[in-house]
Amino acid sequence: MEFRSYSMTETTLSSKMSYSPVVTQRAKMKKRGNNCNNNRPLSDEPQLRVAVVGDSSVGKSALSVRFLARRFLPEYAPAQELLYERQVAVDGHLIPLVVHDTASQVSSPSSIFQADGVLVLYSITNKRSFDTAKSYLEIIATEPGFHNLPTVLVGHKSDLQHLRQVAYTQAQQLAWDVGCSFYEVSSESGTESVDHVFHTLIRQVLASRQRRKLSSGSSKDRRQRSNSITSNLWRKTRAAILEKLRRSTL
Ligand SMILES: Nc1nc2c(ncn2[C@@H]2O[C@H](COP(=O)(O)OP(=O)(O)OP(=O)(O)O)[C@@H](O)[C@H]2O)c(=O)[nH]1
Repeated sequence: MEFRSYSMTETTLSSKMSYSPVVTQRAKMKKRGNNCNNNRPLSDEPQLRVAVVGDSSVGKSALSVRFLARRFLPEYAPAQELLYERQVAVDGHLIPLVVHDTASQVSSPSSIFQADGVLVLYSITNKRSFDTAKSYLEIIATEPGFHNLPTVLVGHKSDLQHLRQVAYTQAQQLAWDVGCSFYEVSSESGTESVDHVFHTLIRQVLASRQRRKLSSGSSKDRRQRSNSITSNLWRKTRAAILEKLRRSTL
């Protein structure tokens, strides 16, 4: 997995990064290892890790890059897992954020275990990707290891209304059923709606941390808590996730 640290200004970032072809450019980025703890913390606020998950080609990379670099990725190049790091300002607070752009093969459910919050993406133009998103949400809602994990369902590519296969109300109902937020956005159309999605999730994570602090007096983050899950539960959950996702993509 590649790791990128973006503690630079957006202008510098945008001008330094060209995304075509994506994989070639990604390979040129400086490798920093896959352990976030190797890097200097960017502020006093604990690092906040967001996993972006979903079916192949739903726009996980496009959404991440739109948010972090204010650019749109027009081309499709299946990618390996990537970690991006940068500080973002939300409600006047600087948050050290790590965005985990996961691989489409759903090879790493551990990405969710390591996350403080999850963006579950589907494309409004692809019914199958909605079914996969549904599987993710069901797992997050039912598996004990993910209890109360802040999650946002994202119907992506909302600019492609003429190709729509998933009704807005259908996704809204799903989000209601599992108790998460839901937005339809387009990375192609601009930054505003994408910013809103990330900011909503970040706010939910911060609120959840606050609640945990109040209820337990502990400031341990989700990653630390996930480490306390017994290995048996971990193996069972991981197997269940892989099986459900495998079934949903057959
Ligand atoms: N019209 C439109 N196209 C989009 C949007 N977001 C992404 N795309 C396109 O969809 C294709 C796939 O986007 P990616 O970001 O590579 O998708 P991904 O989910 O990271 O794909 P994998 O790496 O296979 O997991 C690319 O051609 C993007 O340009 C969007 O909001 N609108």
